[in-house]
Amino acid sequence: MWLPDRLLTLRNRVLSSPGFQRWAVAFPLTRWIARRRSRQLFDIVAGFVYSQVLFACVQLRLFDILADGVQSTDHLAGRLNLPPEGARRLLRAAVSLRLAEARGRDRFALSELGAAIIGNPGIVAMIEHHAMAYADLRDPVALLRGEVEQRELMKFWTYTGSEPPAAAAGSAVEGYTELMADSQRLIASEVLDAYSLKEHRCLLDVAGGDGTFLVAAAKRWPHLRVILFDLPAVAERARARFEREGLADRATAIGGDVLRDPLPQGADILSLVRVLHDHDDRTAQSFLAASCSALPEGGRLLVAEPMSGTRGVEPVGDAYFGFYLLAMGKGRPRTPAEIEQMLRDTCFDRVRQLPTRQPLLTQVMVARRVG
Ligand SMILES: CC(C)=CCC/C(C)=C/CC/C(C)=C/C=C/C(C)=C/C=C/C=C(C)/C=C/C=C(C)/C=C/C=C(C)/C=C/CC(C)(C)O
Ligand SMILES: C[S@@+](CC[C@H](N)C(=O)[O-])C[C@H]1O[C@@H](n2cnc3c(N)ncnc32)[C@H](O)[C@@H]1O
Repeated sequence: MWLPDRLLTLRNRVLSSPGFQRWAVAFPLTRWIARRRSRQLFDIVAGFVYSQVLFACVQLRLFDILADGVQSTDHLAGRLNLPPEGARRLLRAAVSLRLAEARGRDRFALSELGAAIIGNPGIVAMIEHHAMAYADLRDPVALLRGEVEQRELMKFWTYTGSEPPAAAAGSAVEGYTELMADSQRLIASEVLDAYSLKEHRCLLDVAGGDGTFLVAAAKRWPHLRVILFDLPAVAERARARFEREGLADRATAIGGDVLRDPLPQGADILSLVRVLHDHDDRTAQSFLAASCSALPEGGRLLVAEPMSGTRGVEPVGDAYFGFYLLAMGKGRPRTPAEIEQMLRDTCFDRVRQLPTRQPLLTQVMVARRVG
């Protein structure tokens, strides 16, 4: 065996010995490491319970209620429609997770995390949506073996099925389109801060949902023309959105299937926001080939989505989206290097990754269409 591998095996043998673990907790110089590791492990073990505490807070609208000011348990119990003991149990759990703040005996206030949740309706929508993900992740091994056929997330993301997605009715796309619009608000500013559209004339957002990203782009760059392409029922919603926003003179929405219909021409930059990771490699490659045919030589492609292996937020791409997409039945998070290879294999060069302010929310890559 290679020396570093032998050392690793040796380290793990020592660390897994109960005798060493007892010693490390007792010895003052290693105690803090042992405590940190136990806490890390416990948080993973208990993660589901923590999430359910948060779910209860959201269902009961605790954060909105606490936004009215510091309140006693009895008062909160009435507003939450819980018996006082239930309210106290929830509030103490919320305080321990920093979702609420204790203000003296039996009085509670909004915490920093609670305030962040209030400021981002997209987070609340995701927490509520997670009920489906939990149902699907009940048996993760069966999912990994491909043995679970009926899944909530497959029903929700109607375009992942075997039917041609362009036939979807408005009611079939409403749920996911609203969820995407709510969470897109957080992402749009990240992408627009990472890449300036000042030098571009026209942005085509492929699979752009209800247009939330393009509305943000058009508002930030008043010279910019924007075109959205998505399934007909989704594009219909985007068209109505552009009209409501007073953008109909420079924003167009076109319905179709990227895999069957030609994309509109005329844009000098094309964006794929939270699109490639939804698809297996062959389909993702077809999305890229379609993007090539819509861009002129020198046009730019912007890819924005959570990516695998992002430093500091590794579990977001690899654990969360890895398993979410597994349950959804299609796609996978890819590393920037894998995406770069796919771009080079299609028609793009000068591939760059751009830093984002909140890597947890999205990564951004830009590339140039070669001749
Ligand atoms: C001045 C004072 C008082 C303090 C100073 C300290 C300070 C600077 C505090 C910071 C306060 C602050 C501004 C906090 C901000 C917090 C924010 C912005 C938090 C954001 C959190 C975002 C979260 C938790 C996002 C979660 C997103 C999820 C779960 C997304 C899921 C997406 C899915 C499932 C997408 C599916 C699409 C598909 C199918 C994969 O294509
Ligand atoms: C995860 S959502 C992302 C929406 C938006 N870009 C955002 O980030 O909020 C994926 C989008 O791809 C669209 N889509 C899926 N398959 C498609 C296809 N074959 N042709 C056109 N759009 C498609 C869906 O309708 C949906 O709006």
